[in-house]
Amino acid sequence: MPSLQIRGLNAGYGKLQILFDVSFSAPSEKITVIVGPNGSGKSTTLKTIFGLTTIYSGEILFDGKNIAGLPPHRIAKMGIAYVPQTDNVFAKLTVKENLVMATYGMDESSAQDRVEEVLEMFPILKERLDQRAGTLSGGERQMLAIGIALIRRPKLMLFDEPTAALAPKIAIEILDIIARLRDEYKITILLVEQNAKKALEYGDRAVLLVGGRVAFEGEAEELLHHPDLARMYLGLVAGAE
Ligand SMILES: Nc1ncnc2c1ncn2[C@@H]1O[C@H](COP(=O)(O)OP(=O)(O)OP(=O)(O)O)[C@@H](O)[C@H]1O
Repeated sequence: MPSLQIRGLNAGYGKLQILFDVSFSAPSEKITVIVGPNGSGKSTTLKTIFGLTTIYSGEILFDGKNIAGLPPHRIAKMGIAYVPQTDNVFAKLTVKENLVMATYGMDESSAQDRVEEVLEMFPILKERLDQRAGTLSGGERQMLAIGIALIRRPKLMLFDEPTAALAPKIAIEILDIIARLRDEYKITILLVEQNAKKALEYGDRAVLLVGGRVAFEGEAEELLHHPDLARMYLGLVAGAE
C-alpha cells in the first residue's frame, strides 16, 4: 500500500497553474526521487503536498486519507514533515533553542528524549549546542533542519534539494542520512534533487517532471539508465558511469 498517492493533481499559485494532472505514488519506507529540469514544478509538488499552494483539483492520499486542501499545521499533525531548501532553521537561535522549539507542546521527559535522540544521530550538533544556527556550515545546518523535523517522528518526510550548495562529500553524507531515515526509522521519503544522478542512485522510485507534468514514473534505476529520458532531461549519458 503506497503511503502517498497523488491523483490527477492540478495546482499552482493563485491563478498561475504549475502542475497539470500530476499522478504518482511514494510507497511506504522507500525513497521516491523527483527530478526534472529547472522550473518543472518539483518544489511546487512538495509545497502542494504540504498545503502551501492552491489546489484546483485532484487528490493527495496519505495512508488512504485525502489531505488535499488541508492547512499545513493539520498536515504536519498527521505525520508529514517538510524540509524546505532554505530558511529551514531559525538562524538567530542556537542549535539547542532550535531543537527545543521543535518539541513545543510535548511533555518534558519525551521532549528531552527526542532531543537526545537527535543529538545521538548528529553528534556534531552536540558540539554546537550553544552556537547560533546561522553560523553553522551548510551541512550542519541541513542536519539541524532534519533533526528538527525528526523530533515529531514523522511518517513521511518531504525534502527540497537538501544537498544544494553543499560540497560533494557533504552532499553524500546528507544522502546517507536520508537513507538511514528510511532504513532505521522506517520513514517514507519524497526527495527533490538537482543532482539527478546521485539522487537516483540513492532512490528506490523516481518521478520525472517536465513542464509540470509527469513524464516518467518507475524504478529509479530504470530512469537512471533510460536511453532517452536520462539524456534529454537529466543531462546523463545512458550507460556511462
Ligand atoms: N511563489 C510563487 N509564486 C508564483 N510562481 C511561482 C512561485 N514559486 C515558484 N513559481 C513558479 O513555478 C514554476 C515551477 O517552480 P518550481 O520551483 O516548482 O520548479 P522546480 O522544478 O523546483 O525548479 P528548480 O529546480 O529551479 O527549483 C516556475 O515557473 C516558478 O517561477
